[in-house]
Amino acid sequence: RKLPPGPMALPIIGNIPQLVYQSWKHKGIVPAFEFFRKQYGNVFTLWLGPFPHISISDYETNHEVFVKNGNNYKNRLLPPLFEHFNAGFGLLFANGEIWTEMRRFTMLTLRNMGVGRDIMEQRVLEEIDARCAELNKEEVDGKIIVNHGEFLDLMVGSVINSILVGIRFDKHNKNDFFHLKHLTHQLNDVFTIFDMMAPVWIVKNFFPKRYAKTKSGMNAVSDYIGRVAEQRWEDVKSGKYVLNEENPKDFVDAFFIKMEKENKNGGHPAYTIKSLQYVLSDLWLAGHDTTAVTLASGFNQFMNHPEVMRKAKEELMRVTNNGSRSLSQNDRIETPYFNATVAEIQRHASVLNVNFWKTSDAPTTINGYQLDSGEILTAQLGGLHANENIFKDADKFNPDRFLENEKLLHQLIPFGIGKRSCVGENLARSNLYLMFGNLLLRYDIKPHTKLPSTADQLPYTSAKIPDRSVNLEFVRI
Ligand code: HEM
Repeated sequence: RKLPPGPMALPIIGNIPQLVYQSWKHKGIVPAFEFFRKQYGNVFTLWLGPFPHISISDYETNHEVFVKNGNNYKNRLLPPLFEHFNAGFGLLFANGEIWTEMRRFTMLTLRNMGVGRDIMEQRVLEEIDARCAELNKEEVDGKIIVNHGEFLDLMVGSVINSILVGIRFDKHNKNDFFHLKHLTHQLNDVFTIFDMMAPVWIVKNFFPKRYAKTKSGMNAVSDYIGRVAEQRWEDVKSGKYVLNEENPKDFVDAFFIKMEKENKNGGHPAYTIKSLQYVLSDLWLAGHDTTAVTLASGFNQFMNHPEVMRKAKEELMRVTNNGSRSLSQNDRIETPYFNATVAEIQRHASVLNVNFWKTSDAPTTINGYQLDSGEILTAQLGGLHANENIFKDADKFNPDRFLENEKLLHQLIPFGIGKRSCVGENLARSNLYLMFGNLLLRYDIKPHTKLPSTADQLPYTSAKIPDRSVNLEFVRI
């Protein structure tokens, strides 16, 4: 009775039957959350099995809890299977000292890449140029048929790989990327609420295929990218590769520079090759699909809302003198409609159907409810972005909502909020602005044969999957 309200829970299984029923009835887990929110308010409790989980679906309460009292909520409830594979390392599925140190280091390193000569923007623009040059070679009868899912996947993967280990994917190593993608996509199939909660021994003994898929997906990136890092470390030690302290060329360089400094002072458990492999893998896994899914959803929205695409394009053309130069992040201030469009794409795509859960470190009061330490709660982003009280006609794709009410932009939190918010937010924002914008500037785009759907293809999993089955037609401008 001390907990925020929610549906009546049954012993052991809690509210799982109601959640399954409402997800089935409303065609997805996010509309089911919205159903519970309407019944019980912005802060409600669902018992997922024998444990109460508190979802917060409005901005003010999330800010109060995760920002003002953020120190009490920095621990993620670690899904046992993922904790098992990551062994206390990395960013996504770790807590404690190693996570704190790695988060601080990662945020600083990515921030440094975005200031001064802005390596981040440079790499994204170079990637767009190279990818478009490749695409243009496929032109037949004045148009290029593009599988946008695959095209965007590769472009985003290449940028992340180049920021992390300085290697982009070109025609020589493209297959490495598709192999990686195949393995990591297996994780999507097993990334359900069940996998987030089930004990390791149950998955290992009763669902061995699921266990094996998760393992190979988790190991794929750390093996691939870890090999590059290991080789570079060997080269650093043998003097074949010289680190430039003033100007690290990528994330791995920055890590080695810090590791050498720490080693001189006796070493630090966060700065080892093993730790680096897990961090690289987490950055890759957390950064790739989220960005590629948002881009694919965005193009699906453009196809279904050509008037929005036209208005955005007109604005971009005006700012870049009819596309005579590339769009840069410095143009943001001059592109209010396009900014609102990207915001609406992110709201609609809201890439996590169920956000990661946190545990509280100390007793707290939320909306008058006194909670013990150890309670499980989250900023339920999917629910928040579909909250009808904040975003009227939330189902509709309508960029104008952000121009009509500027305050709405603050209530949009696709990157989460507080101590566990996204560390790749700046990189993701650069990718979205520059990729959407520069592709619109270079091509007229329309659907090939039929319209892609804008609905989530698997609404019952924890992460969103957009329709990537329909090809698009690109015509050079
Ligand atoms: C459109 C793209 C992206 C979206 C929507 C997104 C969203 C999120 C969200 C919602 C979280 C969890 C917040 C929470 O637990 O409350 C998160 C965490 C994280 N994201 Fe992103 N992300 C994106 C891109 C990226 C990129 C490009 C990277 C890295 C290169 C990245 C790396 C991470 C990592 C490592 C975490 C875990 C942070 C921690 O636990 O300390 N993300 N992201």
